[in-house]
Amino acid sequence: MSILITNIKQLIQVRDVNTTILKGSEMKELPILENAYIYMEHDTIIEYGLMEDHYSIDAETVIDATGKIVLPSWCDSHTHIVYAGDRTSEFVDRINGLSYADIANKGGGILNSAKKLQETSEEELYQQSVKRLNDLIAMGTGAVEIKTGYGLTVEAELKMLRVIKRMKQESLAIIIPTLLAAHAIPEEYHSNKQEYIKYITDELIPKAAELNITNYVDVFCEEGYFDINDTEAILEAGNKYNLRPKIHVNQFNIVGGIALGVKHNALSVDHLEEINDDDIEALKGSETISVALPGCSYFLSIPYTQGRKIIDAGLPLAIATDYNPGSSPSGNMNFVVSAACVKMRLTPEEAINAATVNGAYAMGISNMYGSITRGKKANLIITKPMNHYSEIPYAFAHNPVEQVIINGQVLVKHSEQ
Ligand SMILES: N=CN[C@@H](CCC(=O)O)C(=O)O
Ligand SMILES: [Zn+2]
Repeated sequence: MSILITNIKQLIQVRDVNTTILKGSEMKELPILENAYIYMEHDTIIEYGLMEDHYSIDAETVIDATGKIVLPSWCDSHTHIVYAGDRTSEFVDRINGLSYADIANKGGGILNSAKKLQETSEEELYQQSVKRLNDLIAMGTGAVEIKTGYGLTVEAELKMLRVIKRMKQESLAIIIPTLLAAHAIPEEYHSNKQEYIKYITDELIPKAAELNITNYVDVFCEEGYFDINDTEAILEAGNKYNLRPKIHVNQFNIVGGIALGVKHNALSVDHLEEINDDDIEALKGSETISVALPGCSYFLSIPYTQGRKIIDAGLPLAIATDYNPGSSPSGNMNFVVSAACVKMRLTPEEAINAATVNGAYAMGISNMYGSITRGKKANLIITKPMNHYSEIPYAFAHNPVEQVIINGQVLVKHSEQ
């Protein structure tokens, strides 16, 4: 199978030298070719260049992209798309004045989702989750991290892992599973949290590792959930099975999760709606990337991560959807790119870098995904006609995606509007 796309108005994120992370001021640069072509064979990018240098290539499929932009598909490095049902009633509770914490304290929130998931069959959970996956692929996402964490029991967590494995086997999108081993404390352990930590470290993590589906472990390190000591015990247990941390930190409170993540060589520290200078210092010189989740800030009306401050400190930044039923029920990376510009003061170039190369880095796959580079995977978005890539974040809440190519296969063609 070979595909040639011709007459591309702007081919975005073209990097002849494979780039796996962009830090600080490097994020300002977004290399583009104007009036370009790209040629792919099977699942691989083979060649690209200017139309004026275009030589005759015999491809099975030729797509004329006159007036359109082509870019790498989005790399969404933080989602919870395997869940059962929804939490629309809590959404209305929040509109009526309850906070996220109020809802959690009365047994809602993550515990509500866990109850629903435990009661849902594996087949039904798969069907609900794969629909969300297909929706986000249609919006331009080609690589996605999916966390467990709504099980809260070994049985239900393993069910989630099996669902993620099936999605990974059956979808063309690349899926990176993460064991969110510690997401909330079940009611029956409220008076004995240590026993639950032991259950996680001694039973859940070993049994999950046995399935050999994931390379990452996550903890919700936050007041009222898992403190620094709990988090460290869980990361150490994960480390015994070579599970690298990708952790939820600094969503509502600063409790030292960033320094802890760096100490344990976390691939990413995610959320960071709250951040101080010590956190920034801790990140410097590390291999840990910060992941901002502007959809969560929007939906919960909490502060946006200070992406500007993180980038200006010379650090790398990724952005992701956090797609989940409680704090961000949207998997639209186009919106996330726009919110990063409007609310976090990233330039369009920085936001697109954060959602492609750096998103791929935050999943450990940036050697093969996230840029237009010879030899990398053929995962692309072809936009609707537009004059400049800045229209992607500018026309917020519009769908800029016309067609998606994943692993060398053309998946979606939206009718032109
Ligand atoms: N903060 C922890 N976990 C999710 C929300 C979970 C939920 O509310 O269901 C998040 O990343 O925002
Ligand atoms: Zn999350």
